[in-house]
Amino acid sequence: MKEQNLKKLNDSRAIRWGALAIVAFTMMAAYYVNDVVAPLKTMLETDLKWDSSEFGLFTGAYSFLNVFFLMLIWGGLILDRFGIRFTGKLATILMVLGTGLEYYAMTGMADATGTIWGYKVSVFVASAGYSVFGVGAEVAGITVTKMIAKWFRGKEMATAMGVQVALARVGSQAAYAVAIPMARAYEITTPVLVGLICLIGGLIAFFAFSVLDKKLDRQIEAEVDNSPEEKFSFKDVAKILSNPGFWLIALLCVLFYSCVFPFQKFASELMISKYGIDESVAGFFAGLPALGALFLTPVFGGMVDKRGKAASIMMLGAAMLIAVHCIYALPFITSSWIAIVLMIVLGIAFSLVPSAMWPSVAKIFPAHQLGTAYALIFFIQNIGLWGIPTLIGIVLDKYCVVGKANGANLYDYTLPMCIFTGIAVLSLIIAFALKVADKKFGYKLEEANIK
Ligand SMILES: C[C@H](N)C(=O)N[C@@H](CCCCN)C(=O)O
Repeated sequence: MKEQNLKKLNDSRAIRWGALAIVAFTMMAAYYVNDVVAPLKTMLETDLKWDSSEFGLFTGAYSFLNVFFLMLIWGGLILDRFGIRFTGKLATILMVLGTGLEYYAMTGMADATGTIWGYKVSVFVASAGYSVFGVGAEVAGITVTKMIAKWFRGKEMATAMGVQVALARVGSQAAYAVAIPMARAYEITTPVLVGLICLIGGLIAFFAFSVLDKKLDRQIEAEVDNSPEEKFSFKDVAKILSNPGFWLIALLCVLFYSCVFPFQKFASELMISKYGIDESVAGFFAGLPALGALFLTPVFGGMVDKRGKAASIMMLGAAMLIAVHCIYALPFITSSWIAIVLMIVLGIAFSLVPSAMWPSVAKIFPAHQLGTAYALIFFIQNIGLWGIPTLIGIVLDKYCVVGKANGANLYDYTLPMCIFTGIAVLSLIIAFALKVADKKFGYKLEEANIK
């Protein structure tokens, strides 16, 4: 009784938001590293002789270990067994080691002549590093979600989640904006080196957060991570998998994110080759969705909180995605202005769907199943994040080469954009099915969170 009356660390607004700022910095560095190689696609082709299939292999490698070695599932188990501090540090160390390996492969092994399983040594080892990084980044993602639930329960939890995602977008946009200019000014791998340094800063930041978190645990005495809430359990897995809402959200998540993250990885080259946008700013425009989402995700999140309509908003976002990808697919539209406007529209869709989707998960599942549900949804999402870039890379090499300039292939992006359009159509169908299921099963997705 006495302990409950004591002011805890997270009762102070400044301290809990300060704690969030610390871990958000780690995630910002993670999103920077995740995106920083993408704008360099054409330079990788000219300088390091990576073809599109190899670029696709590298991009998809982010999710390889998560999908084929079930790393997100093990990560969820470790998180529940050993807690936020241990898992967060482990995840951040994996990100640092993975990025270190990626950097070493792109610098020290760039001239190596051998192959591993048919891939250049440098591509294979860089992909292995990026894969290790991907495990760390995804496990860090679920760890930070759980951290927010712990520090902000009964307080500004939804806002905190929105702010963390928005700050992560700063990392993405920075990566898209600086990669090409930095690589031109220094070395092609300098942007990766900067990411590695930021991640080491993120690791130090997470150690600093751990001091605060330990203090909070001492104050609340009962170890939050050992409470039955938000534990990963195989019994819950069965319950979650039998819920139709899970499959609809997971499918929408994998389809929607497959049209955004993998598309962005190829978008810099699309901007340059089809729309004639200058190389030095192409990355900035490819990163516009992240920049838009930075401002709009908290705004739309607030709207969903106050007015509801989450299922309708997800449908709207998916419909906008179809329009964007379909217009990018049209071979006769080559105006750079249209390309930029489409990126802005994509940014709006990229804000609408996540701000409605992630809080919907919390409506469909009870609190004690949330951690498990997020880990499973991330797992299914990673299948798309692995498969789609791999597929697009192969399609580009096989069917889309239309010439050569300055040692790099020129590609016609019509077919890849048709593939993205098809996936976006499927995402709209699933979003519609979710709205129907919402009425049938009473998930209350269309209702406001704040009444
Ligand atoms: C890539 C990662 N698995 C992901 O989906 N990230 C989301 C944010 C998820 C937040 C969940 N509380 C994103 O939109 O970046």
